[in-house]
Amino acid sequence: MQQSSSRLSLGRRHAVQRSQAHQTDVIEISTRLNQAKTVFFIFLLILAPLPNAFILRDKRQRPTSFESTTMPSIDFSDCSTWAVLITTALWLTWLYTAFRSRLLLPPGPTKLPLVGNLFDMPANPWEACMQWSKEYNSDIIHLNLAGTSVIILSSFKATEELFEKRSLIYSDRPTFPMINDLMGWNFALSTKQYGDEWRMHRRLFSQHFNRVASHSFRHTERAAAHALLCRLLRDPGNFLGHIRQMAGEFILSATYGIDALPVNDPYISLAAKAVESVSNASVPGRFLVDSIPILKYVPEWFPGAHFKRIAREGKLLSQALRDVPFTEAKRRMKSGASQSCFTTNALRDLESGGQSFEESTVKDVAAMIDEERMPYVAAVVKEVLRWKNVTPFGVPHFLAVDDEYRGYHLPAGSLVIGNAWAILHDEILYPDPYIFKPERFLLDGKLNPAVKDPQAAFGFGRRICPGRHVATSSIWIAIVSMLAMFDITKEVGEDGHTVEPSYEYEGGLICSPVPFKCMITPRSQDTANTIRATFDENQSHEC
Ligand code: HEM
Repeated sequence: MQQSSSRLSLGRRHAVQRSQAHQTDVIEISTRLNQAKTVFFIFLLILAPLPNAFILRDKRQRPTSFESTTMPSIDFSDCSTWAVLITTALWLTWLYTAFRSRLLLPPGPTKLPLVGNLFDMPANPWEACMQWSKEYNSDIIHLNLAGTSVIILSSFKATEELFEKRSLIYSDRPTFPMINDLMGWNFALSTKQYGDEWRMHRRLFSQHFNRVASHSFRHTERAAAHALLCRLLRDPGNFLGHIRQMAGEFILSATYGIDALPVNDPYISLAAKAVESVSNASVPGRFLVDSIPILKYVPEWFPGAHFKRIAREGKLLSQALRDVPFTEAKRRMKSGASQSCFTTNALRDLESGGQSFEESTVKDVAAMIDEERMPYVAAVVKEVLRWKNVTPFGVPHFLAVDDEYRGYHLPAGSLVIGNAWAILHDEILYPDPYIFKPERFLLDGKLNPAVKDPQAAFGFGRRICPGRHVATSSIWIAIVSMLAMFDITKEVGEDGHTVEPSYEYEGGLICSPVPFKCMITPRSQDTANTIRATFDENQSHEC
């Protein structure tokens, strides 16, 4: 134990030394660059007369006297003199810029020629990036994925300063051929730049899913939670499937006004498959075609071109996901059989000039989540969002123009990733970050305002998830219902010993737990009866 802690502190000392060395390097490099700038301009001045020495003069222009042959004069009226001057100046400027940007990039692992860090990226890049951040003692690191510049931010401070304070240049999305092919139509992933079209979509979305408006979905959330309790009662072993079904039911009903089938719902299966393919394609470095776009012209049969098949199949799925439920919602709306939902409300809004929904929803403020009355549940929700966050690498942003931050050069065209995993596992903000401990958010039985809210789970800046209010309230309702009705404990094996869950998770852009077992039993016969009665009251079929 002592040995391991001394090894740890030795490691930390090395990391600090490395970082101090890096900081010194940066200062030294900046000084050298300033000197280089001066030398560069002096060099340009001295260079001016040189071209004349190389330019052959017309015989008629040859000097006639001895003096003028020893002291060649510059003929600025000569086009070739200007051509040489301008070319040299451009060349030197390019050289200076390239030299400067290479030297002042944030620290990061050694880059190989051409491929850069492509082969350094493991299956869970957020963990590796967090480790590099620690090694270089820097919350901003730089990677190169076969020519694509990638900047990873691993602290609240850095994400706030860049994504929030400089949001104008940090809010685009990168152009990934794979994603573009799969879900280019989706405004969350669209490669269309942060502009009017994005603003229009975002405004429409926020109008219906903002903190107040999202209360109109409370009834739908409750119905989905009741169905979850009923399924847990009937078949507790399949709890992961039931939770997925609950999320699907809620989204389908809130967005399209469609009631899902209790099992094997075709819309939910379609969404699960489409999201899986997009999630896998969205991790930077997973597909070479994202760094070398010309590869998209390689035929599907070509060895190693399996990404073409993934893109083709994923595209079909994602188009079906976009069109099938939307067409059904419109059909129901036309036939007068539609329920109130995002799609029909937004369509009616468009028809009525855009005011109706906003006015009708700003009323249910009293039903806001009661964090004061149930602080422990609020703390559990925060810890659930923090502990094994669903989108550990967030969704990449794109830097529109060259920028400078803490003396580092951040090149235009870089992917900028807020490493939510690293931020939410920062041991200073959340001591013992790998332990599930809701109490960390509490002080004297109340929510402790000094503990940072795990908002990084929902992304950053102007692109922050607009569905976060509805997501948080449905998680809250599900958790409070489950805790009230069931005892949830670890699995007990045949030998009578407790089976520890693996706590592993899988996925890409979106992660979920690797299936594990646990025991879910109703707290009493009364609670079981209440679950059945509540469900039967509200549903057309029995629990
Ligand atoms: C626990 C559940 C959820 C998590 C962890 C989550 C997380 C995220 C993250 C990390 C982003 C990217 C933010 C960025 O670029 O910095 C995002 C974007 C987005 N999310 Fe969510 N989300 C959740 C639920 C939802 C729900 C329920 C909805 C819809 C009602 C939704 C709709 C969106 C949309 C439309 C965007 C794109 C915003 C844009 O690009 O401007 N999310 N989400």
